[in-house]
Amino acid sequence: MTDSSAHVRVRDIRKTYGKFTALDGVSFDVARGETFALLGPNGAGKSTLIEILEGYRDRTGGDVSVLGVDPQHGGLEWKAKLGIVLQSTGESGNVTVHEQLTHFARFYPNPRDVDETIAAVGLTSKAKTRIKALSGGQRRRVDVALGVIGRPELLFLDEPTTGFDPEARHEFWELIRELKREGTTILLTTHYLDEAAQLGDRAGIISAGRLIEIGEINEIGGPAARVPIVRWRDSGGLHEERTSEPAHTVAALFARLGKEPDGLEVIRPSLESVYLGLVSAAAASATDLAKELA
Ligand SMILES: Nc1ncnc2c1ncn2[C@@H]1O[C@H](COP(=O)(O)OP(=O)(O)OP(=O)(O)O)[C@@H](O)[C@H]1O
Repeated sequence: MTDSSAHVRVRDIRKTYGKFTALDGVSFDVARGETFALLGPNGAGKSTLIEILEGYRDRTGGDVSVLGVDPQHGGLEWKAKLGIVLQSTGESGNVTVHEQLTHFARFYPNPRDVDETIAAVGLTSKAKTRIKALSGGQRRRVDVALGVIGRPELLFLDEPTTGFDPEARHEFWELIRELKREGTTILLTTHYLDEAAQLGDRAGIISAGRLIEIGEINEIGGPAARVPIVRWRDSGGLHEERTSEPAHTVAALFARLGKEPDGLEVIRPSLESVYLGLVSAAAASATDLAKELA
């Protein structure tokens, strides 16, 4: 995509720490209003990339534009349009949840209502509790509330639901869907592939500092990685057939057996299984290359 109105535009970005290359020529765009999931194994370079986009880290090379501004030169007005939920939090304050959000809301020209924001992250019953007395997952919800209180045009979420219980994760997804409906552009990193599949329009996969795949969530990896499996059981044991026409396979089984096969399932590969295939293929080809060069 080469959309000139893209909210995030990254071209051939490089970042080295001494001799170590953390980002090795990554390029992609995130369109206005899009939710883009950045995926990749531990140490792949996701946080480095996000922190460069947020203006917290300088890049070694390449071009970056975030809301039309180079993050290395972003001023206060630019920062007020960003919402940031960092991977690790320092929030352990002596103030209450309500006080903290009221304090931060004052920094923004058009903040969200504090009580509504507290409700949206499921903390109404803890609004008057000091942050240091909250559980880890509840503190994470405060981080998310602080990230969205300023009604950001672009929201960065770096592993936002780590430590959330399943119910809180589902509530959080609803909040993000609401922000999407309001037109917020979202850049999300997560190790929960179901979260990426639930929320993302597109995903990019980073491995060892390179973008190895990018595409629509439902298409990433290409058709070959997404062929469904029909699984059933009979007296001979468990059977599986990979087929792009699962309905035909099921109909043929039904005709042959005269009844629905036992344990019948049609399994469509999840984003997680497609992701694992792509990441292990990238790691294998990097190992082959290293052997050739040795
Ligand atoms: N300040 C630093 N100095 C040296 N190396 C660093 C520094 N920050 C990050 N790195 C290295 O750069 C690589 C990418 O790190 P980064 O935190 O961006 O990965 P990540 O994809 O966010 O990983 P995770 O999923 O574990 O959060 C890692 O190998 C890391 O050790």
